[in-house]
Amino acid sequence: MYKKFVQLILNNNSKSIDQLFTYGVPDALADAVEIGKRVKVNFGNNKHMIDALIVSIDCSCQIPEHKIKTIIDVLDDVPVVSEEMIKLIFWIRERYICKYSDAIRLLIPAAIKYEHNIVVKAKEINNISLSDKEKELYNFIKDNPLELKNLKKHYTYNDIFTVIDNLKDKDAIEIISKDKLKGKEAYEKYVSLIEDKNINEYDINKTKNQVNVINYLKENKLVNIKKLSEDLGISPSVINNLIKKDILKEEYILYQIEEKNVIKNELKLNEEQKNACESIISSDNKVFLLHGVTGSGKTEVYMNIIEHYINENKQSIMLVPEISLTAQTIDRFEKRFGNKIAVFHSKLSKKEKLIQWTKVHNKEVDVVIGARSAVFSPIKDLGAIIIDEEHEDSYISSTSPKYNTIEVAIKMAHNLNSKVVLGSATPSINTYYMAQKGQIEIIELKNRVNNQMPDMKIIDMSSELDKGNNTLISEELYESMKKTLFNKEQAILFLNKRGYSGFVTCKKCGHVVKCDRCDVSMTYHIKGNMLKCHYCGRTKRMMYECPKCGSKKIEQFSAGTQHVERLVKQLFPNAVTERMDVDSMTDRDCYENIYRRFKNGSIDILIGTQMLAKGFDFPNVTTVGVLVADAILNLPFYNASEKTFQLITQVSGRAGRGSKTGNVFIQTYEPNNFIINAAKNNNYELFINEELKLRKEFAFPPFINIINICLISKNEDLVIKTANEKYEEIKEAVKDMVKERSLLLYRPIPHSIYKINDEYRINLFIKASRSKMAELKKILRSVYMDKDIEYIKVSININTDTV
Ligand SMILES: Nc1ncnc2c1ncn2[C@@H]1O[C@H](COP(=O)(O)OP(=O)(O)OP(=O)(O)O)[C@@H](O)[C@H]1O
Ligand SMILES: [Zn+2]
Ligand SMILES: [Zn+2]
Repeated sequence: MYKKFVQLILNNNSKSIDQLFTYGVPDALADAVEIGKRVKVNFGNNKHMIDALIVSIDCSCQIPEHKIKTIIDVLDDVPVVSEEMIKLIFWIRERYICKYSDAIRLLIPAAIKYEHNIVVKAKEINNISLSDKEKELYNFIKDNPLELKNLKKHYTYNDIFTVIDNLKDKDAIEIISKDKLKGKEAYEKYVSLIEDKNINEYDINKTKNQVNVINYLKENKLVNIKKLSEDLGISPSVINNLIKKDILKEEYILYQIEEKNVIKNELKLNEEQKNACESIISSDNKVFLLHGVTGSGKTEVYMNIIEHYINENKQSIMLVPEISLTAQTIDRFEKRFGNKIAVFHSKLSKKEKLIQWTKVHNKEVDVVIGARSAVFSPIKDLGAIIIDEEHEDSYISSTSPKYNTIEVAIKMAHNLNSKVVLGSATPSINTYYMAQKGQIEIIELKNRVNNQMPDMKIIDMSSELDKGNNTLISEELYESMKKTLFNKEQAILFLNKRGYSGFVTCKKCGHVVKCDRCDVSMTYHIKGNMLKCHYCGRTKRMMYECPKCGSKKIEQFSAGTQHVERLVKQLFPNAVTERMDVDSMTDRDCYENIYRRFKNGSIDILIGTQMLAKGFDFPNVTTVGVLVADAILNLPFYNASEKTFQLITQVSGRAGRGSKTGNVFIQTYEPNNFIINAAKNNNYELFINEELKLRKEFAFPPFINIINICLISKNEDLVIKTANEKYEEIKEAVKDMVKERSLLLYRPIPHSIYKINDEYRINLFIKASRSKMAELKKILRSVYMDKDIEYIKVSININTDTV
């Protein structure tokens, strides 16, 4: 009879066990079980040890008791996942159509997973009769006390477990289970003298080294064992011997990161900043959009809010796009919060990640700074989650489960009764739409801290062409750069690399070929020499004459940063020019290096891609050039206008942040383009309302959901065949929704990069009205969980703002 039952999520990736399991709790463990702790259980053939997470505890159970297995051990002293975060696991599994184990992986770092080592040892046997097989195995074990997993390699009978069981029943062997709780790496061993002992009286023959250790510890009390052996030049065995003799005691202390010597500083907030902080803190609402123009001092607002919650003894999470997680952000936070911060980014080693995780879990820090995954930090008393540059795509996970950090943060705010602040100069359409509907409170910072916005100018590149300048740098931009360099100031040139090939444009009138049905630019495909729409799959023949002006100068657009770099070096041979793009930035250090050198003035001109637009604060930048604004505008995505507006505004926002006025030049073949003009005039509202109208008209988010099912496999024929089968299957399942026009299912089309890493990708797009999502998700889950296609990876991307 069990008095307690636990429901468990087993730590295993297999689709077939993606469900909750009920286990019985033996009385001996009844006090130890707690929601959020991990336990060890047998699974399957009873020999398979697996760890599992307790998600609920009950006093009764529907299942007949004899069918219930017992938990073997409780692995954690304290819960590793809080009850609230367990709720989040369930939510993520539903929301993003994934397995429990996928959701858990987000919350528990790999480094604190358990390892089970089961060692089988032979006992002395007298007069026990063993079968031949048993004898063979016994003799084998006797010579080789082995971990079970190795034993399996050496001893290949299928019934090895039965034989082991028999041997155990006959008391011929013992099974020792050694659990290795990974996670100890976050701690370092320290030693101190056991105080209540008079060491001099100790009756041992102390070696000279031992005496040295004792004297050292008399002076220094508690010392890191590594430091001790280094300082005294002795081997750790000397210390270990003293521990064994009960003269020293050991202690594990969380790995310390040295505190940097920082001068704490705090700026006096201006009126707007102060009001913003007060509104956010005092409001009853939970979710806020801090819409503040570039250079309006949003970071100070964030830090003040965090400070407020520190005073309430709460921790906060500060999220930034991965790429801006550089010295700049960390420096600023260190100056304010000293070493009470934890930092997470993708370049941390497993051990470093674990140290940071443990620090947060033990509540040793006040602030967690990190890229999107830091939203899952093990915080108990959450004050606020702040998401800076909330419009950035990097807040949507690129790997499965493809969670949207903003949605997760909002969910957490509701579960944990905390706040979410989404900050941006160019809020995403989804966020803004939610704000319009009253789900998010808007707080505005309308002015820059220095009270001057940069001077923005649109340059018509086709008239440059008429003037005989067919380079990528207009005369006016050139003149401005010259002046900037003369004044010992700095310039930034921006080029959108991603958009430099694919779309087809007329060099004379700027016309771009678009899909009639989707209003997105079509992409050139060499195969078949045709243009293709990435949404509906519609194709057109490649054209050689502009359908608008008849010019024959219609061609694939192309220009790269390297090309621009060469040009700039020709034009300004004496200036120090550097390039910052995905190709030149092979690692974080590279990026950091350029950042530092630009900051301290050793670089005059910086050329780069969107990397440059991420919240950089360089006060000495006075000229900014957006070389080909159209390139972004014509990306084959439905949100190309949004991205264009954001990028132009963000890049421009790098100019004139200090005491000097900034000059921004937006070069384009479409000088009258609405979006480019709205960006130039800093008119976010005008842009967004216009864009919302179009999204509604062409049925794009936030008005509907776009679901993308991507099927991935190394086997091309198989992935095509499966995609077609799934298409037919879904088509049948949604036929009523299609009939009532609340859903559109598109034929499978190849991913825009069809083959990555030898894997072929096929997309299935669905557009669905929001009211159908619940129903549709059931269908999607059955596609995802289909075991027949387990050999094909399926990733499902839901593009929505629904919370
Ligand atoms: N109250 C203040 N007094 C003086 N300087 C301030 C104040 N608030 C912010 N600043 C300074 O103004 C500059 C711009 O601030 P910050 O980088 O926070 O702007 P931002 O709103 O995040 O801009 P962006 O959206 O472009 O990243 C920084 O150098 C910051 O130190
Ligand atoms: Zn034309
Ligand atoms: Zn189309």
